[in-house]
Amino acid sequence: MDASTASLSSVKVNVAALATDDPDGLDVEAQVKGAAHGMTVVFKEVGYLVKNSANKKEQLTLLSNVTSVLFPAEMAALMGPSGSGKTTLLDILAGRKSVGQIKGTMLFNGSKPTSNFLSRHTGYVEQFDTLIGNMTVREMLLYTAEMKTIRTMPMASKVAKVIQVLEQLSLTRCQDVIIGTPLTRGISGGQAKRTNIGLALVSDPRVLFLDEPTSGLDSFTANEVMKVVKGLVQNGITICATIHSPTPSTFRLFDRMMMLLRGQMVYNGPNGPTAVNFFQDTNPDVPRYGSPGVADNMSEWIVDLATQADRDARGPEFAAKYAASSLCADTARHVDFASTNGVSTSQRTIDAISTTRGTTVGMPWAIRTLMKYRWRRDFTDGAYLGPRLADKALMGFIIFGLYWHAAKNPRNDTAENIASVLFIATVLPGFTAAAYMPSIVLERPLFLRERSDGLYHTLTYITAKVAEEMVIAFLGSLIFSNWIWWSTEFRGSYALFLLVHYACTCTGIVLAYFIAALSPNLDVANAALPTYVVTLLFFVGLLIRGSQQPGYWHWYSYINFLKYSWDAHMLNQFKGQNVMFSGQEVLSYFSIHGDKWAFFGYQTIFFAVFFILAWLSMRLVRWSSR
Ligand SMILES: Nc1ncnc2c1ncn2[C@@H]1O[C@H](COP(=O)(O)OP(=O)(O)OP(=O)(O)O)[C@@H](O)[C@H]1O
Repeated sequence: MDASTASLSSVKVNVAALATDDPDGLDVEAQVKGAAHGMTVVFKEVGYLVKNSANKKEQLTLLSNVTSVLFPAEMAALMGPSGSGKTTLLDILAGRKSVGQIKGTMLFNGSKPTSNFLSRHTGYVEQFDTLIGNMTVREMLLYTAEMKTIRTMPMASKVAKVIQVLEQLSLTRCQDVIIGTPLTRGISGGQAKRTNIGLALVSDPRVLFLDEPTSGLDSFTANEVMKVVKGLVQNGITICATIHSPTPSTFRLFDRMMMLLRGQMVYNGPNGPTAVNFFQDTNPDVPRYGSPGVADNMSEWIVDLATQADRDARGPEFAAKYAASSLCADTARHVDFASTNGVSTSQRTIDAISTTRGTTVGMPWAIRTLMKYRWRRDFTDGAYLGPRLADKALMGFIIFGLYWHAAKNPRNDTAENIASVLFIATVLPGFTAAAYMPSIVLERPLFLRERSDGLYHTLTYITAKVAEEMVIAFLGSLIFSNWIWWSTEFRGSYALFLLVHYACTCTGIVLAYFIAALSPNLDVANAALPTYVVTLLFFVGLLIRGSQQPGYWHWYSYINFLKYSWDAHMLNQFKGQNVMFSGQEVLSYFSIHGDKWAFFGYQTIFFAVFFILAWLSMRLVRWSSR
């Protein structure tokens, strides 16, 4: 039996196996192992239209009438020249398209997939690695395993799964090496690629999509990696991988091949000789396989043929020939069968399809896992701590030198200095909030990938991140408040001083997150935050007193969180001290009235409002137009 016949028969076996699945829920898993874990994925007449990013008035058709079926226990190759629409199709099947118009039908075991189902039960290895630079390979896999496997699974089983994946992907040697960033050397590009694949493997998906899993790998490693992936079909998993130029041995691992040319299907059928014969029979003009001067292995010959056909703009011609072929008719029959009869109706599948949760673990467990893996690394990372603490130390040092004992005996001639240092203490958290924005903007690809992978919801992510920042901010506030409180010898309540400064810093954090979430990139965020904070400075009450501000600007003071902070500090300092300034009692001069603790309370409202705005922005504003 040659490779093509073997592949064809494997398709038939799968179809037959699917047909035996008992509609009444009888457990036939032992007989149809493949169908029990994997799923039949049907896509029928799929089209995709999108606005041309270079000219928004133009509508591009990137896919048209793409029809096929992926079977459990089978690894299908999605091939085609660069730009033929492979990633686009994979994105559509995995529910990752956020723009454009999708046409046609997609069915997973006969049902339309929800985004919750796709997040939880399918794996997607993206073309570009999105890993956490300051984690080791092992930590990255364990972190994902804890997020993507059920919470009640014993930790020992999760660790065992990670060890197995590390071994399978030959990552054991570098398991304790930091992943690294473009600026900090860590694991190699090939190891990063394999780690990325490992993330999908530890979650045990029922359908696995891989986009160019071998790009950037040497041919030996590429083959090893694809052998590992192929090994998963023994568990019945359904696999589809885009692959650009496979080596002959990698090519042989695939059970079936789909070929796209300019967004149209030009071949769907067995891998190997059947494909070569099909292209030669339907296109007598192409160089014959095996003739002198042409590629001497099938994969290269097919890739060369497709690339040349693409260059000669023969996509529609090839698509028409395929549409008229018996292979296309076979595909149509398989698609019809798999859409109706040949689907698993086991309870497990019904539960998976109808899941109402997009994540495997709940919010508390996800936050705990984020804390466990990410906090530990961040809290020992100088690059993380530096920008968050250094500014407080520097400002504390300058205030220490400039305002030594300034508030010891508040007098008429020192009142201005005290008001000024309180003003600096107030506005500092507004400006230093810039330090919190890079982690949101630069981490966006990771966040989007992990959210699409069903690791967490946006609220979980932002809650864990804000909580992490708040821990460091408390440390910073404690250092800063202590330093300047005792060196200037402020009056009033130390607790209030600390709490107001801390609340103001925390509001700065969520404000920074909000602006970062609204900004397409770091440049915009870095320009927007200080601009906004400067507008607030005018309305704190020091640069221009409230009583002297034009009436039509008063509203802005009410929504200025820095004003409440300064007012609370001023009340804490001067209430009952009877210090005069320019002939008036200081607080009256600056029109500050009310209860200092109430102003602290208003601060916390601003924190809540900016937190909600940041959460909604991260949830709703789509900066990735894929
Ligand atoms: N919004 C868009 N505007 C214009 N062209 C787009 C847009 N989105 C995708 N394309 C184009 O659609 C085509 C298909 O892209 P896709 O990434 O699916 O190709 P591919 O086959 O995966 O290529 P590669 O092998 O190089 O990754 C490409 O030519 C791409 O430039």
